[in-house]
Amino acid sequence: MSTLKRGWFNRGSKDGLGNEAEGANAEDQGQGPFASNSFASTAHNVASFYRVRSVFDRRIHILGMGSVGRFIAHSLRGIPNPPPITMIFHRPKTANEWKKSAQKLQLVTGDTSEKREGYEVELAIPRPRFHGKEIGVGGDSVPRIEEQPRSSSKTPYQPLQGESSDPIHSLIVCTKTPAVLSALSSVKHRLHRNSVILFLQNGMGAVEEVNREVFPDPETRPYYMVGINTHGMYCPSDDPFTAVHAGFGTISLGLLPHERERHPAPYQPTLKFGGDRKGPSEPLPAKGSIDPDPESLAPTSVFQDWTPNSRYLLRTLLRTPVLCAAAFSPPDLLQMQLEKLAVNCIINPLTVMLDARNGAILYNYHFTRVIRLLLSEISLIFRNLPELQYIPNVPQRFDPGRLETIVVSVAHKTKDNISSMLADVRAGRKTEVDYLNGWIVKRGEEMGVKCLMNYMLLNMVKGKGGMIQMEIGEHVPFVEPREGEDPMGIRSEYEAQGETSQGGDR
Ligand SMILES: CC(C)(CO)C(=O)C(=O)O
Repeated sequence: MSTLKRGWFNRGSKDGLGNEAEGANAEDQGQGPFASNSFASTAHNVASFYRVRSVFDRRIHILGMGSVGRFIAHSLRGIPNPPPITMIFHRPKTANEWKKSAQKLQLVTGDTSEKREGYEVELAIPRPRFHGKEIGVGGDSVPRIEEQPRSSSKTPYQPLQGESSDPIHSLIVCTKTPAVLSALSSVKHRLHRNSVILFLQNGMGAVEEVNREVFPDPETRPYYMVGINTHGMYCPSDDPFTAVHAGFGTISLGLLPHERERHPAPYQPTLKFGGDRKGPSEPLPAKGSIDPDPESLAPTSVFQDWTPNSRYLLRTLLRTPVLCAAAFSPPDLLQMQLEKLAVNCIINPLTVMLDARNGAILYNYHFTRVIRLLLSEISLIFRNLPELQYIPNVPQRFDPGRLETIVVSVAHKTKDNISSMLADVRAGRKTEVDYLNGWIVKRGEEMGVKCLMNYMLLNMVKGKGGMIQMEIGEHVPFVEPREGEDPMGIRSEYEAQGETSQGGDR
């Protein structure tokens, strides 16, 4: 029995307190926090989701106060019994500006605007990275704070001036994808094994990087949630505490399986693709090969026990109407991420190359040729991903023709947008292309497939980005930092989150 219903979300809590009774009647309607294919497992999962367990701390920290961070922070303070929110700024200058301001966040939607207050702010200075490794302050020597801090005779981690060292239980990371590692490094010592981190980035591969670089040990690794945001928003350049909600979208959420808690699948499904390959270098098997690879990961159940912090964060987001959030099981969410990836792999880099709005790629025979070639590579990679091998309907869902329909429909709906990548390139910021076309190329290499079209586009975007950075550099004289300004004087990739949106500028 399928209980899959898109767009399920709570509209307020039963007791008005927003803590334990949110969305209680969803269960009566046979819907759960996760779309699922199995009635028995769904019932178990729903029951676990709604079990009464209080959280240690209701505070939600938000890292990355660009348009997405501001939008989320503003939305969360608007619900009944709102959670305490801490906005984490990465520059002392912005933190000082906030202190001197009316301390309100403003969201502009069409002709209306609303200011909200009651925010705490903190400073966390991104740890610089060089050639992919953290350098300077912090580093691997940073001890992690336990959930319930206890006094220790060991030398405690020394936060930088103005930084907090209080534990963080629920964190939403809203930076641009290339900034995730350096931003998270600035707070990693405050996250513990029961914390939950929600990642709200475009593209794929950032979470794997975080595992490798920030939380290599699964024993102490926090829980992760992933969100796909399709709201369009941007920041007015002159106001650091305002966001413009330019296009209504949704946020699809899901909990990622944690390595500490791998449950075996309740049944052994038939392997669908790529089963008889002996290693990543061996070319893809002929279509239709179904022999399971004995070395491939055993299937795991999509159902997990909820930890108090992840359940609390998810429930809080689900009862925030303006976010239009819905929750999905990990396999469903992964497939939705891939569809969004296909869209971003086409629209974003092509609009950079054309220096034009999203609609420019439509109704043009020659661009359609290019889009089809790119999508044929993307589709081939998707259909052969080992993580999708146990999921039915993958060839149909990721058929090149179907992906083209999705791309064209998004390009049409957002035809007047400046894509987030074009906005980044124009402003001389680092783009997310490594996590879009770069991810396709990387996964292709693992399968022994050369994705030449994507490889070319990846390098064209990087080339154009470098060209513009050079042009900007030639016109901007180096100056001493002003009082309160970032002493490193680096216009870092982190800054990217300051001005552009997930869904693109308008
Ligand atoms: C869908 C699209 C292309 C809308 O602009 C987007 O997500 C982006 O710009 O990053």
